[in-house]
Amino acid sequence: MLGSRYGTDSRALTPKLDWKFVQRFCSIQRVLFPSWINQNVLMFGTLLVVTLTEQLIIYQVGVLPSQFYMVLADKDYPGFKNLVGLAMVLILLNSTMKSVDQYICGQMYVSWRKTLTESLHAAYFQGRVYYTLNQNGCKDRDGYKTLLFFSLLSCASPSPPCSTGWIGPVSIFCYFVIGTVANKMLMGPIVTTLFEQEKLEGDFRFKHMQIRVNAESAAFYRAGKVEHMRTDRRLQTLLLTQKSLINKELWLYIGVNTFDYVGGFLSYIIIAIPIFTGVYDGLSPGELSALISKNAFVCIYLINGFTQLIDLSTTLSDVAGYTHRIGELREVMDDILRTQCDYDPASGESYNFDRLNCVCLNAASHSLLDFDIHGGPADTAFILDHVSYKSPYSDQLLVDDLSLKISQGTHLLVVGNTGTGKTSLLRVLNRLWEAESGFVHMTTCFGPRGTLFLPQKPYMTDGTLREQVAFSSKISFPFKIKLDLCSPLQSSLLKRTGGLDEKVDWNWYDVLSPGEMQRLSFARLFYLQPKYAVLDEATSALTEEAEAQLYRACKQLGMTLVSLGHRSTLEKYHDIQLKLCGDGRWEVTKLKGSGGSLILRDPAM
Ligand SMILES: Nc1ncnc2c1ncn2[C@@H]1O[C@H](COP(=O)(O)OP(=O)(O)OP(=O)(O)O)[C@@H](O)[C@H]1O
Repeated sequence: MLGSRYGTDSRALTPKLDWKFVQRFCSIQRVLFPSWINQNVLMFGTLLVVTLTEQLIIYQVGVLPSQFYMVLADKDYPGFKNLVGLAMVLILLNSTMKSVDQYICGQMYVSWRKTLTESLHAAYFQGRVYYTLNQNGCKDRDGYKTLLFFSLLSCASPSPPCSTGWIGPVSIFCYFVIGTVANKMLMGPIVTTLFEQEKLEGDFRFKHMQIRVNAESAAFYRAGKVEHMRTDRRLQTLLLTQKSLINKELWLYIGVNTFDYVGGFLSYIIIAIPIFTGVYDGLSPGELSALISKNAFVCIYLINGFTQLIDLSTTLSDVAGYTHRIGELREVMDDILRTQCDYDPASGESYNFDRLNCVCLNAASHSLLDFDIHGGPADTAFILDHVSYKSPYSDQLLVDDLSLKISQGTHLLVVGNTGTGKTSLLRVLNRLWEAESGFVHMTTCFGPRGTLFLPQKPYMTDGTLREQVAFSSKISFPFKIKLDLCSPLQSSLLKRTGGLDEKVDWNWYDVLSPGEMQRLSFARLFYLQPKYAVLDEATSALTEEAEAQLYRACKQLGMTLVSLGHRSTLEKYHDIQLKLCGDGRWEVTKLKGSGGSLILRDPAM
């Protein structure tokens, strides 16, 4: 599902059955039960009523044998007939209640899964959480299903009257306390290992996904052997942890099973006390048999209730592991969201491609980075004021003290050697990375009719060809498709898909060549028609002829271009060149024949 390097966060190092668990558990409950009148609450309430009724019926069924002893000992034929009728009705009711109980549990599982997953998705896809989280390394997690330990409900059973006086209930209670302490001790190490196992399970699945996504590149390298070895290595680590978990669980199972069986045996000891002390000396053998049967049932029933609580310890250790995983994921996502500056905490919104009108959101106040989307000059997209930035894992500045303004009509080309920070500049402009210092003002909105970024690696979503181009579920612009600007693409793609709106079941990354993906990205650009187009090596897989055609089309549509690239042919489409020279140095030059001006301050001039 979702994930991150958050697993290495100090807060996750020792997941235990502690206060943090209670807090995380409660926060998950708040998601599952957001209000008093809610489908989940209704289902839970119904389940509670059904379970309590079931317990009452079970009690009635349980005392039937003692009544049979009585009528059989007394040779009471009418009483026997009535009892058989009653037994049939009770058994029917009991099986109906049990089935309804299981049915509601199934429904609740689906409903809880939906609620919890949707809430995690909502946080994951808000702002750029999915980017930041994945930048930190991705691991899969699920496990909410074990959260549904409905058996807890059966502990809410009513306590039936016991004929052994106070000795019975008190000894059963003491037994329960001893069992709880012992199981708590056995459960501790399991929670930590289960947590670890979940993380490794995610890593393992991620490895499979990675190979699936990069199957062709891997095949070119004949990487089967290497990947086989690495995948097996991950499997070994996972299996080792699983083995260790099973070993630790062995002691818990021994504890739980011993407790169960001693519990059954304890009931006879409790009944033996009043019998041997002569309390029931005056009873006939028939009455004594009925009483023993009834007392045995009541004791076993009570012990069973407490035993179920103890048995829950195995489930509880699972719940604790999963609760910590889910709770931690939610906390990390909340943290990321809080620090992201285009997220408006008041409205809980960030940019949405489905809102095709240009809506600029006010940036949340951000203490570290003065990154602001505001109404600056109408003809300006970005203002960089003494901006310095570096990559997250290095102390070396990529660009130092850069000041410039990106204005309408002045096309900017960013060049520089590999790794000098060209794409990183776009990351800073797009607020994927934070600048070390300085101010970055984005004076237009992000998206159609504002600024649109075409990343180095084309982004394909799933869906029809029209959805690929429009990049939105609502096609509200008149879809006079601009694919004809990419005509070679248009004919071949339309032939392959069978039409703009034909559903395709392939992965677009697998069936399009890099050049086709770049053309499709341009088709998207022409459809969305932003005022500013930021192109990161967007034509690197195309011929110079195709590049010229696409750049001309962009200019015809009135777009101001910010391009990154290594090709010298790009120069003629731009007015100003920003060259990143490495070690933080940069220089700005006017390109031949251009009249553009965008420099605020250039130390090199
Ligand atoms: N996600 C990332 N996390 C950490 N460091 C990164 C990340 N992406 C890039 N870097 C590092 O930042 C530096 C600048 O990378 P950037 O992608 O900006 O280079 P570039 O100039 O665009 O190179 P190219 O011409 O190859 O595209 C490089 O040293 C790179 O290793």
